Parts: sequence; C-alpha cells; structure tokens
Amino acid sequence: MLTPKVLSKCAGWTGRLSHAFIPVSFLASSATMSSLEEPLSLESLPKLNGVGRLQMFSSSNDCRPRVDKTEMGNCLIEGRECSSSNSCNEEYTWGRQTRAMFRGDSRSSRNVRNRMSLDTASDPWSFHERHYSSSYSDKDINNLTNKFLKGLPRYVKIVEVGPRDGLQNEKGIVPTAVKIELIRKLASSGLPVVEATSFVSPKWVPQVMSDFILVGEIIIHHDLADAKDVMHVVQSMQGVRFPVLTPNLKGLEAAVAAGAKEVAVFAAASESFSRSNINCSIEESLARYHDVILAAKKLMIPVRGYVSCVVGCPVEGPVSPSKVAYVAKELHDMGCYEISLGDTIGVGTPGTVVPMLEAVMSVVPVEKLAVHFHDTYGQSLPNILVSLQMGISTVDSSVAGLGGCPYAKGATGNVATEDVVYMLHGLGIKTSVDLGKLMAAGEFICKHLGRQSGSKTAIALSRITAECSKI
Ligand SMILES: CC(C)(COP(=O)([O-])OP(=O)([O-])OC[C@H]1O[C@@H](n2cnc3c(N)ncnc32)[C@H](O)[C@@H]1OP(=O)([O-])[O-])[C@@H](O)C(=O)NCCC(=O)NCCSC(=O)C[C@@](C)(O)CC(=O)[O-]
Repeated sequence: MLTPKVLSKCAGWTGRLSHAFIPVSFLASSATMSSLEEPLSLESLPKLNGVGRLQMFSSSNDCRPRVDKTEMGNCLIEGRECSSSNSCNEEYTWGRQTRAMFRGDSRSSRNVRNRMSLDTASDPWSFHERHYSSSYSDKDINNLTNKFLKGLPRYVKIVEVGPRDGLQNEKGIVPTAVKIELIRKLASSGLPVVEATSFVSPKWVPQVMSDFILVGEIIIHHDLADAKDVMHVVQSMQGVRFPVLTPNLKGLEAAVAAGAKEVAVFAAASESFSRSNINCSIEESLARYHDVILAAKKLMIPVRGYVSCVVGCPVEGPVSPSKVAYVAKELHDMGCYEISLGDTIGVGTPGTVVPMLEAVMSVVPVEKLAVHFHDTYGQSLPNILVSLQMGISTVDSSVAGLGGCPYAKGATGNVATEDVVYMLHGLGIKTSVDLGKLMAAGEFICKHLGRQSGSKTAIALSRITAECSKI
C-alpha cells in the first residue's frame, strides 16, 4: 500500500508533493500511481538563469490586439479603434481560412493569422462574410507579430506516435489490419515519421482483455504482439520513417529481423518510473541502452532516445531539470541522433517546461531535441509553443490524442496531432502534413475504437464540414 509514509521513502521525495503535486486522493488511496489533480506550483521551480531568452518574446508596453465586445466587426488595438479605411481591410471568409490551413499553406495561413477577425458576433463560426479592419498597416502588424513570434522555426518535424504510444494503452485488442490501415493513412497524410510499434516484453504491455496476465497490481495483456506483422507491411511504404521501441538487445534483434530501419530506446529521469516501466534503475537502463546503441550502430540503424517524466513522476512528484539533463546527455553521448523529452503524465506548464529545457539545452544541442507532451491538463499547446520559441523544431504527437501511460493512472493521451498541425499552420510554420487527410486517419481509428476524437481541432473542423455540406 502506498501511503505518505511509504512515499516519503521514495528517492527524491521532498515532502512537498502533498500540496504541490500529488493529489489528496492519491495519498489516501492504495493505488500505486497518482491521479494527477494538481500541477506543479511555480514556487517549486528551481532558480532560472536563461529564462531571459523568452523575454525577447514579450514586452510590457506591447500593443496587444484585443476584442471589444461592443464593436461589431471592428478590432481595437490597445484603445485605438481600427477604421475601415486602411490597408488591412481584405475580406476573409472562414471557409477560405480553413481551406488554407487544411492545405498547410503557410503563406495563406500567415495572412490568416495577421488578418483574421476575432469576430464578436454571436456566431463567430458562421460563414458570413466579415470584415477585419485596422488603422495598422500590414507592416505594423508584421512588426507586432514578429515581436511575439520571431525565432519560431519555419518547419516543424512531427513525429506521430499514435500507433505505438496511443494504441499501447488501449483496453481492447486492436486488430493488426486496423493498425496497418491507420499507419497507411497517417503516412499518406504527409507525416514524415510514424512510430509504428514496439518490441517489448509481452508481460509489460498493458491491455485488459479476457486473456490477461497479472504483473504486480496491473492487469497486463499483450497487444503489440503483432509488431512483426505490422513491420512486415509498413516497411514497404515509401517516404516515411517507421521507428519502433526497443527496450533491450532482444527487442533490437526482433525489430531488425522484422525489417525495422530505425529504433528508439526509452529511459526515465525518475528512478521509480524507470523501475515500473522497464524494471531497472536509471543507471542499469543506461548501461543496457549503451549495448543496444552500439549494436544498432554496427547495423547502421539510427537510434532515438526518450527521456520520460521530464517534469513530474507519478510516484516521486516533481523531477529536477538536472536529472533530465543528465539522462538526456548520456543518451546523446551514446549516439542517439535525437532525444525526445517526455512529460509522461502531462503535468508540465510553460513554468516548469522552460527551466527543464534550459537545463537540457545546456548539455544537448537544441537541434537534437524533441518534445513529447501528454495533454492531461490541457497544457501541451502552450508547452509546445514555448519549446518552439526556445528553438526546438521536432514535436511528438498522437492522432486524435490517443494514448495514456499505463504506469501513470489518470494521465491522458499525447497532444493530438491535429491540434498541433492546426496551431503550427496558424503560426505560418510548415509541417508537410495535410490536415484533412490527418483528420481522416483520426476519424478512422476513433470509429474503430468507438469513441470521440481527443482532438479539439478535429471535432471543430468536422462540425464545420458537416454544417458546410448542409448548405
Ligand atoms: C524492459 C523489459 C523487457 C524488462 O523486463 P524484465 O522482466 O526485467 O525482462 P527479462 O530480461 O527478465 O525478461 C523477462 C521475459 O521477457 C522476455 N523479454 C525480455 N525482453 C523482451 C523483448 N524485447 N521482447 C520480447 N520479450 C522480451 C524475456 O525473454 C523473458 O521471457 P520468459 O523467459 O520469462 O518467457 C520490460 O520491462 C519491458 O518490456 N518494458 C516495456 C514497457 C513498455 O512498453 N512501456 C511503454 C513504453 S514507454 C512509454 O510509453 C514512454 C514514452 C516512450 O512514450 C515517452 C513518455 O511519454 O514519457
């Protein structure tokens, strides 16, 4: 039973969790994981050195656009009413904006960003023609935009983890054919990387079905047993990379035999999570991965490295940025071409993500880093935005927001890929992803799983499309 007394024996436990992180229900229950009710508080942040980097994105006397509820169709910018007789009076219909974003047309979507009306009418999503007008010129608006958004990458590589991270937590067994079709749809949406499956021990992949095994207190079922069959088919798909998870040499051998051309190892910044996820300490895992990476190198197989629990751990609570930096550096020094920083239980906010990234970026080049957010508290998009502002240009996400962590009760799925793409295109950042096709992939898997999409973008755009087809 995991009582506060037991918790206090956990490595790294400082006694602060009761108010700052671990919820009361967790402390009172006999569960082995947190149900994640409170975010890390700002006061638990370490002293920051490089946060000034972010200050370039804001200024106290900035001229922020705001919507005046009384001014139908007009835009007020810090008290200055926009007139209709200026250079920014083009009409944009929502339909045009939507089509531009669907196409991933960054030029159009940048224009949309600059000119889109924050309409104050009762139905802002209707398809009426609306005017946006401002006394600011295009140049002024571009300057304003640059002030907040300069330094963002032009292109972001999205690593789709839905078929692996998303489906590994599903309660029902997903047929191999469905997985393959999902991967096919994702690949054809323009995603450059789709994490296909994992070659892990059957006893460690949670699923709850009639045919189960009991490991500790967790009911386990093996749903990624078809990893070989999945890889057999997807490896023939051209133009997309399909990395797979391999926790040890046995996994690497199986993955290579199945045709994998890229693998990923996964360590944690928290001792407790390392033990519950891969049954060994952090140091033991690093030694194990050293062997895996060495063997992969000989086969010319690139290895990606994950660090889990980069902000918080379901057992230990807050995780210090220096621990994350340590594990990330080790994996990088061993030869991982990219390190993905996973907020496994989704407790991070920009307030905790920034110092963590600062710490990691001081030991691993920023171009080698990726971020991997779960959306438990709806913080993924702001977390991604600050990560981009800090120079990161690789983002992991999961179609329809599938997923969750089997070892972190209450943690939800990854940030939805549709939401990430929508935001990036809205920022004028290219992704190579066709949002319409991506949404079709999300609809396909949600239909199969019998549930609504976890993507707000997919839900909103489907509604608009449905409305449109009635007109
Ligand atoms: C690491 C181990 C294997 C240690 O598990 P262990 O029990 O310590 O391993 P072992 O070496 O003692 O072997 C036990 C049994 O498993 C077999 N075995 C051993 N390895 C393999 C393998 N590769 N493939 C197939 N079978 C394997 C092995 O042959 C043996 O079989 P037995 O002799 O008893 O019949 C286990 O703990 C494991 O597989 N863990 C993976 C758990 C997992 O998949 N977690 C989810 C992925 S991580 C994640 O989601 C986080 C991430 C990446 O998304 C980022 C984030 O959000 O933070």
